[in-house]
Amino acid sequence: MTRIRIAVQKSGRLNEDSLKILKDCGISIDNGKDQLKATARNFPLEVFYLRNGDIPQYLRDGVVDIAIIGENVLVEKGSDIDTKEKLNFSKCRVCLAVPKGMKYNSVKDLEGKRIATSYPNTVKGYLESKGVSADLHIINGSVEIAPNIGLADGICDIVSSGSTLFKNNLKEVEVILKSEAVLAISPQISEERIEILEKLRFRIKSVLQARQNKYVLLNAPNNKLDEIISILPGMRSPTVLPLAEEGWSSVHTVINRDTFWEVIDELKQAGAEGILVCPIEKMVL
Ligand SMILES: Nc1ncnc2c1ncn2[C@@H]1O[C@H](COP(=O)(O)OP(=O)(O)OP(=O)(O)O)[C@@H](O)[C@H]1O
Ligand SMILES: O=P(O)(O)OC[C@H]1O[C@H](OP(=O)(O)OP(=O)(O)O)[C@H](O)[C@@H]1O
Ligand SMILES: [Mg+2]
Repeated sequence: MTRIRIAVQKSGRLNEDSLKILKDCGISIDNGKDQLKATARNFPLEVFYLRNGDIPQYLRDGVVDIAIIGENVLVEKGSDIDTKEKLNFSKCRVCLAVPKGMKYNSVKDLEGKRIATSYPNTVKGYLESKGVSADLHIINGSVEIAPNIGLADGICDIVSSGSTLFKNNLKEVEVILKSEAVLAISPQISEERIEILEKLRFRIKSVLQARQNKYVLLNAPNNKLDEIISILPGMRSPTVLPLAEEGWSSVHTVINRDTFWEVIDELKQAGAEGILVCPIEKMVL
């Protein structure tokens, strides 16, 4: 039986959310991650647990067909590799940062400076595009400490909350790129496995849609229904059902997480009562 082979980070920031999205797609994976490889019980899929930084090469060589990986790693090591879905987790940015006390007006101030990073290709490409030449020091971790120990004048690393920069007395000066976890595809994937990939993508899309929305039920007096319905976005138009109590209706709809609280406030003001909000498990459009 043909199975699609997916690479997932063995341990680290992407591991848990990657396995969660597969689980939410209804895929049960048998073995623990102590093994290098695990087989799904109810979907033609095999999981390979790998180091994040090695995944672009595995994709390129066709050892795995697809992978869940940070876009930043593809920019650094896999610009030849295609991506299909943005997965809406592990959001971060790759930034240049310098000591708080350093005078910095533009990227030109980095000319001739020493920059510590784990993302040399990304920094090199960025600085070249700005006509700046700097001296890159490649280190694999704890990059933010480099300026404090005299190893570099500035750094390029991942920033999310900014607290690591803050703790190391650094300031973010340029955002080189924004990143999130994506589904990456091997250039060598076979036709047969593309069919499996399309099934998986269909499920992933339904899960991501569902995560982005809430199912909302509310009660409304009939004379307020028009106003309430005009506030609701909904998939098509809301479902309106009569309540046992005369003159009242129950309204059911779907609201996007991004505008959720604003819409709820408007609904309350328009006379909605007994508002219930439920998570959605899958959403097929
Ligand atoms: N602070 C952060 N906030 C959000 N996402 C992050 C953060 N740090 C890293 N990431 C994302 O998670 C990915 C994995 O990061 P992690 O630190 O777990 O792995 P790594 O040490 O780069 O790789 P390896 O698996 O090779 O050890 C990064 O490539 C990036 O896309
Ligand atoms: O802006 P923040 O929210 O502070 O996050 C940024 C930090 O997170 C990552 O490190 P991680 O914790 O993954 O450690 P690592 O260097 O061992 O990979 C990254 O390399 C930064 O150091
Ligand atoms: Mg890290």
